Amino acid sequence: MTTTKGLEGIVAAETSISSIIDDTLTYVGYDIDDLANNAGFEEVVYLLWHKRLPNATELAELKQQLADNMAVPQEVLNHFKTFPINDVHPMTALRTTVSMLALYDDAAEDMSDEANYLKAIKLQAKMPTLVTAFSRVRQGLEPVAPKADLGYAANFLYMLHGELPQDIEVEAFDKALVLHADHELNASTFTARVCVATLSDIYSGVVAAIGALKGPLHGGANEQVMKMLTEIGTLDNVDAYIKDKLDNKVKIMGFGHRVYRKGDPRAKHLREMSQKLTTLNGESKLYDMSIRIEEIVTGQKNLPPNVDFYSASVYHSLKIDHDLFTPIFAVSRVSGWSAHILEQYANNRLIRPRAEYVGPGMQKYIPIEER
Ligand SMILES: CC(=O)SCCNC(=O)CCNC(=O)[C@H](O)C(C)(C)COP(=O)(O)OP(=O)(O)OC[C@H]1O[C@@H](n2cnc3c(N)ncnc32)[C@H](O)[C@@H]1OP(=O)(O)O
Ligand SMILES: O=C([O-])CC(=O)C(=O)O
Repeated sequence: MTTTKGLEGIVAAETSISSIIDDTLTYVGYDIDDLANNAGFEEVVYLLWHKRLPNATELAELKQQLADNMAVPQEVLNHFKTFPINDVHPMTALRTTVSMLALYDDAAEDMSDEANYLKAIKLQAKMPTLVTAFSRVRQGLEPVAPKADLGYAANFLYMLHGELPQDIEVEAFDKALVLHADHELNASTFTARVCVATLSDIYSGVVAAIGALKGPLHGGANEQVMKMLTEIGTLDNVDAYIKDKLDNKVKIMGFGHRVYRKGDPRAKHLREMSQKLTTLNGESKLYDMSIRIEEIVTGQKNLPPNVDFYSASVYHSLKIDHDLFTPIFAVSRVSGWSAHILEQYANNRLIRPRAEYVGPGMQKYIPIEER
């Protein structure tokens, strides 16, 4: 047996949902650049779940189903008032409350295709409500109920801030959701597939995936990028700060990728949005600092930025708390997780690799009094 640390280069599943070939990302054969420039998030959700673009009626129907399912059981919302909300990371709260949703879903254990599809809709619809309600309650505010006539991106910002967002904010947030929706066999998606390949339910798969996304080597990097920008503070400090980290072999969050070599095609869209939004907010120093960091890290380490790097200044410009960045990633990525879970169920086999044993050889048991 040979081992490959981190499963690098191992092909562990077949999928027709998304692909990364020669640094080009596609969802069901559509280039991410094409989708980012032209498609709305709900359209992309439909694409991932049905493996084709919707017509106008199908899109309207999905939007209606999402709007109809956004409300979260009051029992789950009440729970926010029982835990130490100011000491809890929102990803921890999201992981726990997504699990709680299953308690109030009569179809939680129904493994029919229809029930699983409906559960994908429920998860997609309810996760923004959970994230925004958490954010409101910890500020001592009441959660804001979703508005049925708003789209998915607009509803998120509305429930978060309690006021209707501007068009430019909705446009940027919607595009960020499109860019984060799916990404082949990334760590959280693989986690979801491993979980449901035991024929466990979709809630379990999504809860497991949230746990995997939380880590700073994966989705958690976006929050860490903002922490770094805040720590650096000014453009003048960038060079010394980054040099110190690189000299001490400390990773710069938001750079590097297991699969991309020349660069993450999503980063340029977020860079452009970051420039626009930080300028609009009078915080263009964040963009200038980011550009300088990119110049240094790319120049010295040949590591281009990934999706997490510029999304940090984009979300900050939308006045979103920094610890909500990764939950927002989850709100988008649950579309991809669900697509992969449904694909896994459709052609399932238990995922069970082997480990190379490197421990001691055969030993004889020694009674405790002789040790
Ligand atoms: C949505 C996403 O999940 S995108 C990724 C988000 N994660 C981050 O941004 C965290 C920072 N980046 C990283 O930790 C890595 O680049 C990963 C986890 C994304 C990919 O990791 P791997 O493919 O396992 O690469 P690995 O961690 O082995 O790094 C290879 C080499 O590049 C270096 N390297 C990789 N990323 C970075 C970085 N961000 N900063 C500095 N050096 C880096 C490593 O130190 C290592 O150097 P060495 O060979 O001298 O020891
Ligand atoms: O694919 C990966 O390893 C991580 C990533 O960029 C993502 O999940 O979007």
